[in-house]
Amino acid sequence: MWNLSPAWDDEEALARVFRAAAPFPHLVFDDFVDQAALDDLLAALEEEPVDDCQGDIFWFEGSSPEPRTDAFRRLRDSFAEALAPRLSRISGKALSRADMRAYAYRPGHYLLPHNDHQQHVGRVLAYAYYLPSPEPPEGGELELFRCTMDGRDVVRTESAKIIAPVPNRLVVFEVSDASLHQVREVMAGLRASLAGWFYP
Ligand SMILES: O=C(O)CCC(=O)C(=O)O
Ligand SMILES: [Fe+2]
Repeated sequence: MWNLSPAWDDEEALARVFRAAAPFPHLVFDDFVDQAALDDLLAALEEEPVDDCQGDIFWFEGSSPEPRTDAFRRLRDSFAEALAPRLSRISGKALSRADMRAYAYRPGHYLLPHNDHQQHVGRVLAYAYYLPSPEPPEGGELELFRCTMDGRDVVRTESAKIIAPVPNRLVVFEVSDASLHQVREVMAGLRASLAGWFYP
């Protein structure tokens, strides 16, 4: 189902791009899956429920951390199976599994700056995959920040890169104390995505 394009063939080149990317290691893949795969993928999402999720730094609709439908569980597992070995070679980090939640960001929804890093949770790489939307979003960009660190503490931040949630785009980045990022507020339309992390 994850019929990866020839862009994935040169893993050494991807590893160089990943390591050199600023403000922290990341990759952006456009046209991640072909149309047939996209249809299957959207079908697998149809029955997976999303709930309103609000917290100190976020407001969005998300599916539960563990898939509730077999179709979504299969989607997550096939994604992990296809991507973990490649991303492991590209990033130089051991990866074996991934989790996955489906998200809908509607007007007023956001996810404020955070780094995804949680002690003892083992998130190694983060990913977000943007889905086609019946109403393409205004806003909702993924913004990456450059952090000046003092040991593990962030002492200064500046905006360094904006990645638009273009349909069929996959973004992968390394999780660390310095991987500060946010989803800017959606002003109109719907930002639909799948996102999660790869683990050792
Ligand atoms: O959807 C995205 O672009 C990133 C999502 C994210 O940062 C997260 O869920 O932690
Ligand atoms: Fe995040």
